[in-house]
Amino acid sequence: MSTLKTSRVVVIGTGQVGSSYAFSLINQNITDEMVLIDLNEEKTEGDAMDLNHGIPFGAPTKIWAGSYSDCKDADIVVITAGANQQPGETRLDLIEKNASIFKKIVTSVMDSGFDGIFIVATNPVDVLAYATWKYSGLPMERVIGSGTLLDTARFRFLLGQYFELDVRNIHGYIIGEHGDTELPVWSQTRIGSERIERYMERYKPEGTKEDLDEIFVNVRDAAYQIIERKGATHYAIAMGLARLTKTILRNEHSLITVSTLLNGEYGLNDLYIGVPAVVGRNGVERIVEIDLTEEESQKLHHSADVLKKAMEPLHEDE
Ligand SMILES: NC(=O)C1=CN([C@@H]2O[C@H](COP(=O)(O)OP(=O)(O)OC[C@H]3O[C@@H](n4cnc5c(N)ncnc54)[C@H](O)[C@@H]3O)[C@@H](O)[C@H]2O)C=CC1
Ligand SMILES: CC(=O)C(=O)O
Repeated sequence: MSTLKTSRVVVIGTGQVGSSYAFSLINQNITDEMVLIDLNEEKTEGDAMDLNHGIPFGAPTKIWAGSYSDCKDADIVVITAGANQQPGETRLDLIEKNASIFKKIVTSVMDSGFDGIFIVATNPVDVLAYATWKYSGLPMERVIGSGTLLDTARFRFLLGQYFELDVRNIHGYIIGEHGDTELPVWSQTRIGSERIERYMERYKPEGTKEDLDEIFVNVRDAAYQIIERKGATHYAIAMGLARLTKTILRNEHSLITVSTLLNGEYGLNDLYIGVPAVVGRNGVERIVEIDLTEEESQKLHHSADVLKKAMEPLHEDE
């Protein structure tokens, strides 16, 4: 008789993002086991109790407040620990605070004998995904940053509203830094199978380029707008992380804009940055190089330059 392997996800940092992610996982029945780790052990115990009490309304999931030794048998460790932006702060402003805690966290995970896949969501996510890859010594395929998956979701949602269309019919990507220098790939954005300009000409002739530019500004600045109103963003990223977890555990080979290590793709090297990639059971299976216009390519390179500068303190540490 064959026995199915039990899947285990460890969440490190059960603040607003981590606990919303944990809630998404149990609601979508994505993993058999879920371990919660946080500096604040009492809160983690409370979260485990609270989530466990929801199990009778959902699917059987074993949940507990654990420790780093539980990472040994984990398929995925998701890091959502660390400071979040305060109003007016950029993601890159968090680098000093969060890079210092990452070395400790990643080392503790690896000391357990962990041999799975890291997902990193803490900001600045591209820089910290790179740090996790360096500190862990794991192959790049198995260290994935959430990248621009959230920005791409925001882009598709706002375009869906603008065109009064089901968001599932909107296809387009935000790439680059998960932050102020990200960019939309308008040249490859499609509504159904139509290029966006053509669709607009036919079905929204009153629409303008300025409308589209405004949509992108609202995507890029969404975190600032939400943080100003409620102090943090956590539901949408939690659902995006759940989506990423699902494509890994179920080997769905989904194309998602994650932060991954580039080795010559898009003419860039030795940095983590958001680009479309196929993700499955072994992590990043393929980086997809979409055709960019000259202007889009320049903007991506500018974004990469900003990230490389932000990463300099990590190299001093080597
Ligand atoms: N990648 C993305 O698209 C997004 C990323 N974020 C980022 O996620 C991170 C977390 O945000 P929130 O959950 O709102 O913050 P939060 O302050 O609610 O939670 C952070 C948690 O990390 C814990 N923590 C701190 N140091 C730790 C350590 N060394 N070990 C274990 N736990 C530790 C804290 O005790 C706290 O519970 C931030 O960096 C934020 O900017 C937030 C939204 C979207
Ligand atoms: C906080 C953050 O990174 C976001 O909501 O995009």
